[in-house]
Amino acid sequence: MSAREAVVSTAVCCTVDNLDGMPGVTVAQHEVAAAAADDDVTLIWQNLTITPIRSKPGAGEQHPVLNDISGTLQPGTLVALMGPSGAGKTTLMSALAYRMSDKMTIAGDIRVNGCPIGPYMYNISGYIYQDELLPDSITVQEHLQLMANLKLGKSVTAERKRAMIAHILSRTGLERCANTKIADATGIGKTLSGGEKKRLAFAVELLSKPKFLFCDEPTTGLDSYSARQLVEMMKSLTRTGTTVLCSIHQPAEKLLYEFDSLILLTGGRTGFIGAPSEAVQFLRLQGLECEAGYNTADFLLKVLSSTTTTTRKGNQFTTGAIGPKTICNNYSASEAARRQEALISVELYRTTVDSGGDEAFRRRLTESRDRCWFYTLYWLMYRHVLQSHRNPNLQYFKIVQRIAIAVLVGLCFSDAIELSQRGVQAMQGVIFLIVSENTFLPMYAALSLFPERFPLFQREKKANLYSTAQFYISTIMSMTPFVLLETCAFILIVYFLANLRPTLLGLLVTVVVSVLVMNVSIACGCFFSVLFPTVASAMSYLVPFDYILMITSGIFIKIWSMPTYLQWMPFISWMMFASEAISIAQWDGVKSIECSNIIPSVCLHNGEQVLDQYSFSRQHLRTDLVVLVGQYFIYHLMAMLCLARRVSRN
Ligand SMILES: Nc1ncnc2c1ncn2[C@@H]1O[C@H](COP(=O)(O)OP(=O)(O)OP(=O)(O)O)[C@@H](O)[C@H]1O
Repeated sequence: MSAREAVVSTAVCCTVDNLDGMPGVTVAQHEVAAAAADDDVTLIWQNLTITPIRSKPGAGEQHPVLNDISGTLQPGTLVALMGPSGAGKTTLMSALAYRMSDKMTIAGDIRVNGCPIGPYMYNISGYIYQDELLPDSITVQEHLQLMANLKLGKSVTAERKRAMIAHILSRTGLERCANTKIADATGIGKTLSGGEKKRLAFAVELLSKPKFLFCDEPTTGLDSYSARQLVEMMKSLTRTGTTVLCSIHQPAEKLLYEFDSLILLTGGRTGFIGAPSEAVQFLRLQGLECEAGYNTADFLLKVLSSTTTTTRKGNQFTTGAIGPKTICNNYSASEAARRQEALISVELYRTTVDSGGDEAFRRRLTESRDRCWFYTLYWLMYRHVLQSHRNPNLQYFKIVQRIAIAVLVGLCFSDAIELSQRGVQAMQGVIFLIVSENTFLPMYAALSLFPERFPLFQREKKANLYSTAQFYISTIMSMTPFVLLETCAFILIVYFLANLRPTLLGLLVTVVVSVLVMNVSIACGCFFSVLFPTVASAMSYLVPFDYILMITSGIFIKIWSMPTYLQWMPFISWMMFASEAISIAQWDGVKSIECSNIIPSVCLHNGEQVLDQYSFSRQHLRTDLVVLVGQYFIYHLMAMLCLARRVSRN
């Protein structure tokens, strides 16, 4: 007998002996043995009360969603969580999995092998949500590869990961669809069925060999055959030591008996915890009999849901005697409840007598996986790039659109750019178009970037797969090559068609500034998209902001002529700095501009006078570039902080 087993058996004896007023409480030998095995983990919850936080300070009193409930999950068991809609199943499951919403307050104790639960639950548990979110446009095999890399990090070799994936694919029956796309944004081509998606979600959780797997209604929407397959997969998982807690609504009769244990919830209280046959027996003792031919699961749900119930005493039927409240009260006084209390006492006792072992266990649980920051970043970028590559239509459309605009602008200005007074106006016009084309389109396009990806990000962040910074930076970096290509194509076409200044420096500065403008605009669009809850609200605030950008572009008004209290505006805008930099590139060093037919006093004779006319100065070029780079980082930083705040509040 190992030291730990000894502690547990002593604890059981002591606990059972000391349970005053609980005669006859017996803890099954297999439960003791299971609790004692070294790698096994037992989860307990005691006097757990979960209450929603008031939405507004003046709002009325909030009723608890879960009210003073206790129970245990024994290692390697398949447990069904059942109860009517709104009973608190999801709430209990997310609390036990340490994935509770911040909008709830939690009182009571939840422990794994005596340790209060904490972020280590992400390392030892998996969670399958009711509404599974999976990335589109990538195949099953690619998704599993990506999740293996995110979950297991570099500590497991690529070869080992491949072998694991092959094994999991065959175990979950997904081999046939390994190369099928999960979903397709274009709606064309073969994608996974609902059942296959649920199996994929299950397969992903198998990668990290969790000690606990929490499945929120995984069989909902599946036909009885697929539901059975899924439950059988869960059952086989328990044989490897994983404890599976699965909320389920209406399992078929046979399927119900596949579960080792049932947790019945109603109105936030426990209706019963024990084997399915014990649950039926418990209700029978209260005169609640499942009619012949009636599905037991339906019967259980019916008695837990109804306010009045028909009970049977011999051949006599009476209505209204037993309701869910009475069932919960009877359960509290039952032997089944005492057995749970005894198992909880065992766990708590173990913590007090085996604090050294507990400490070692705690250390083992909290050990973080060997995940390199850049390795995670790389795989996230890989997924973004893969998704964009698989959705080329939108990208091609954007490129074609940009080229069309570039050709139009270039051709319109092709004869107008010259060293004359007419040319000055045309040049400043084309500069304004270059800057605004690289500002407004990308800024508005970026508005949908994060809202589209937010739900999946939130899930994966909650599962501790990566950080907000990794998600944000990978999203931006995966777009960067495409953004560079698009901007360079645009600017080169305009530059040569419109015959802008034929010097290498002029071209270089114009290209660099355009790329910076495009990136700052995207950064600003990202900031607005994460600052406001919806794309529509972000857009409504962005429109007035556009006016700040245009007014401060330096073309329409001299900044110094604006009221002093508005002279901060150019610093949140980038159009003036960009226009000034490109104007310097085009006009600096131009010695002579033709003045025919113009009154000499209003004629601009050289490049310096043109720059003066717009209050630009050749000395500002470096400052302009630095400000643009600064704005790029500031907008991205603010967007990242807003995103982190938003994800922590959800
Ligand atoms: N954030 C919240 N704020 C307030 N009430 C909440 C919140 N989340 C859940 N609830 C309430 O708690 C109760 C239990 O919700 P929960 O989702 O746990 O039920 P459930 O048993 O899983 O239901 P279903 O079977 O329909 O999924 C419901 O009445 C729900 O409205």
